[in-house]
Amino acid sequence: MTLITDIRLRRILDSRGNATVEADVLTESGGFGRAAAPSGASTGEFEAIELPPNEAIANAREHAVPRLVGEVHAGDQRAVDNTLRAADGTDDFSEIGANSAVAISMATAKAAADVLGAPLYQHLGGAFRGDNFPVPLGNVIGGGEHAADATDIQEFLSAPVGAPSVADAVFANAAVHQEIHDMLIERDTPAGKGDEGAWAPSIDDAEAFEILDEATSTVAEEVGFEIKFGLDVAAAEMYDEDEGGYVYSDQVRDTDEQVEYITELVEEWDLAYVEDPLDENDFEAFTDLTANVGDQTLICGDDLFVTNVSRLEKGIEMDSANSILIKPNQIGSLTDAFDAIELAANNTYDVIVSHRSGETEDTTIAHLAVATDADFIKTGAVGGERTAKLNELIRIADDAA
Ligand SMILES: O=C(O)[C@@H](CO)OP(=O)(O)O
Ligand SMILES: [Mg+2]
Repeated sequence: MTLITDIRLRRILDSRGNATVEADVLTESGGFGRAAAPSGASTGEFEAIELPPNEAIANAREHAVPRLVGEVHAGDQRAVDNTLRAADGTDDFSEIGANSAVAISMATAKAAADVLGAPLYQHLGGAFRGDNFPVPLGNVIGGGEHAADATDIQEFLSAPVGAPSVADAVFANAAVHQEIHDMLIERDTPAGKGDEGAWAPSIDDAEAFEILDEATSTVAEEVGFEIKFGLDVAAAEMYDEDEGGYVYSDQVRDTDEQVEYITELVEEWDLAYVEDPLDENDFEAFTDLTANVGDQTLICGDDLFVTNVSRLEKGIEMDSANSILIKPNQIGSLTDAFDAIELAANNTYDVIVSHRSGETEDTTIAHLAVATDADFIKTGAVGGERTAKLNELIRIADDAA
């Protein structure tokens, strides 16, 4: 029924105006699925390889499409993804491109769901899916690789941990985003937006903490539930061995100082979440930080783990973190992403499903987060390519109720 009969690949635009790969998958009984690959700016050194879209499309047409069409059933996701791996023949999808691979993988899942007449989250999660919904982390102030002349820390994230529903949480993050806009105007600090729609004012990190603290408190009072906040430090982008450590606008912190600094920030601001506080090669320093504050906050590996089961195994063994960011395009297929989620959940790691800074209207990650009972989803606060996922989450919650 779900035998794949056609796969079409094309270049479409992403939110930064770059080309990315979109896949259409058709099945024998008329199932149809469409998905597009996102793209990172602060990419981890150990991520699967994104090829220039033209190349990724040509190579996938040559190597992967003939092995899938008429051969594999869309309903058997593991077989589809294993076929993609076999067609590629490398460890990091550098032959057909992780962008082609993930687009085909996600489009296939959607085609299978279409055949079943089920929403994607139901197809992926099955009958025994939990009934939790992820808390959205909303990027509201940002800099780093996502905006020039703004904060050193890449993302300041609103975390509405007390929200009674997904919709309340989504609207709370948007309200924090608006509140920050008003505060910046009051302070005479005009700001454009970074790649993910977060305000990118020319302020230092200390001021961003103050603003976010005030904005989340103001909105929390209005909505009547707790809103904490967190960070994606994206520290691998700051780390420069030749400079002696983590390069901030006003100083360089060596590794011990960085561990101490983040420990202080967690305590001072009662942070709910800290992603990539240290370099992607430094599992040991992650372990030190997790020992300091892992009982008070989430220490999350993004560039550290790159959604990769082997890297996660190492982190679990070393107690390097207590949560993992899941980005399907970092590893190249839904099966790999599911395996990483399962390993994390079995080891009491929290799971955060995430967008990339370059996105499309694709909503697969909203379904993936619900299907896998993820604790959080990080997919921005505003902007069409972000609200596509947030609005889909609201619809899923409505549908599942
Ligand atoms: O670092 C991150 O977590 C992501 C998404 O916020 O950014 P990018 O897609 O640029 O890697
Ligand atoms: Mg990150």
